[in-house]
Amino acid sequence: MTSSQASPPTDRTRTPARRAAALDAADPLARFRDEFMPSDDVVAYLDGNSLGRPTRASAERLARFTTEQWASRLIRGWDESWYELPLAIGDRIGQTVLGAAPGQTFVGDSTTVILYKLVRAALDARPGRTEIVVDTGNFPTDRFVLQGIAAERGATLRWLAPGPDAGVTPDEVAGVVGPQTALVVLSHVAYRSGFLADAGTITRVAHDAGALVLWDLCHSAGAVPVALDAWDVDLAAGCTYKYLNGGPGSPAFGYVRADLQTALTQPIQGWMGSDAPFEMGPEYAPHTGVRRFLSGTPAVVGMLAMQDMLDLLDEAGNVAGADAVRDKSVRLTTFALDLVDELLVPLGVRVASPRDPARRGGHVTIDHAAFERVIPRLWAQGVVPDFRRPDGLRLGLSPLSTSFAEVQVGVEAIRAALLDETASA
Ligand SMILES: Cc1ncc(COP(=O)(O)O)c(C=O)c1O
Ligand SMILES: Nc1ccccc1C(=O)C[C@H](N)C(=O)O
Repeated sequence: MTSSQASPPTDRTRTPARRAAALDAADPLARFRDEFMPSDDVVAYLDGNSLGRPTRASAERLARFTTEQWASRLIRGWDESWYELPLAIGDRIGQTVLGAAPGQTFVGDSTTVILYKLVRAALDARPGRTEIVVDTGNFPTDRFVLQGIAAERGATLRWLAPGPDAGVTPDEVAGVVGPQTALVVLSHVAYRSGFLADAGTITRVAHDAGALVLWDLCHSAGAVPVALDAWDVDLAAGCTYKYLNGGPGSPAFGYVRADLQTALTQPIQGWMGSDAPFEMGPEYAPHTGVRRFLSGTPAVVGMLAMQDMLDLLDEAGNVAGADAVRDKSVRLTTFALDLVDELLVPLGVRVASPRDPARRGGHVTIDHAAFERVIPRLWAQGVVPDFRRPDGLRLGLSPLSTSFAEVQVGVEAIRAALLDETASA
């Protein structure tokens, strides 16, 4: 979708509710909303990028798993399918949302732990290079993991400050990488601003300097197009509980480009990543494939639900076209910004996300000093965005489950709460 298609002139002669209804009526993905479990008291769920809603299929799959798999197969389940699950689902994630050929993606620990393992491995694979490039706007866990590794390994962090769009550009990366750079670690979609980085170009810039690159895809996977193989990305990690609807604490995925795998040694060498776990041998030998990035027993129950969202994403692509999910995402964020401009900017709200849809991921952040006081009021009435310090409300719009009506109800509720709050202040 081009930016001109994404931003038709707003027709403010119709009420926001009528505009939302028209957008929902024209939405080729509208029917997918029925595939998710309803919530009794929520009228506008705007936090799909912290925790996606459960699919109906997952509710059934989880119940079925207990009786048909766990209770009946017991330990035999490992031989029959569970052992392969981290790589089988990894391949599905790779194929459906990452643009990754099989054999490069695994489901493992939390994003935090996968980041640790991959960053350590990357640093050791670039001996003599001691700098890691990261931006100050990156998610806390990325910054904290890197700070820990820098202290542990005597590496230096080269901090980039996000530019005017609250994100990092290829030129800014080009300005800091050099023969000292081991690794560049950035988020593809920035957790606060929603800035969508030019991952292909930045990867090339890092490679031109001889550095490796690791993309945090937490806010991308399932919402924006990702093409890891085509971009020649080295390493990536991302959450599955956001736009992949894996449920609270579902394990993260990691990606390691095929030709790099045997050159990398990950630091948490456990039996499940070893060459022959059930040999119970005296010494660790890493598996030759992407399995080497696993450590301990995989969280099988945690991996169940994401499969249903991957099914829905595949189906959405089949029925509405490969670009349908991104198109809906852009229409949702564009509509949200139109309403923010109309209803909230006059109250002093500032837009903290990129205006250009080509540089924007699946969420929109708006700032106002009163938002910290407004958020409990919104949650109590079933309008659920989230709050990000110091003064941001983040609207996370999940393409298959969020309606335009939810966006409209949400923005109008924010306006009412803000008017109330500022009147009583
Ligand atoms: C960009 C980013 N990285 C990492 C994480 C979290 O990682 P973990 O699942 O390990 O808490 C989040 C959100 O929680 C995130 O937004
Ligand atoms: N994992 C969580 C647990 C509790 C509350 C929020 C989260 C989030 O995922 C926050 C999200 N990563 C963010 O971009 O702010």
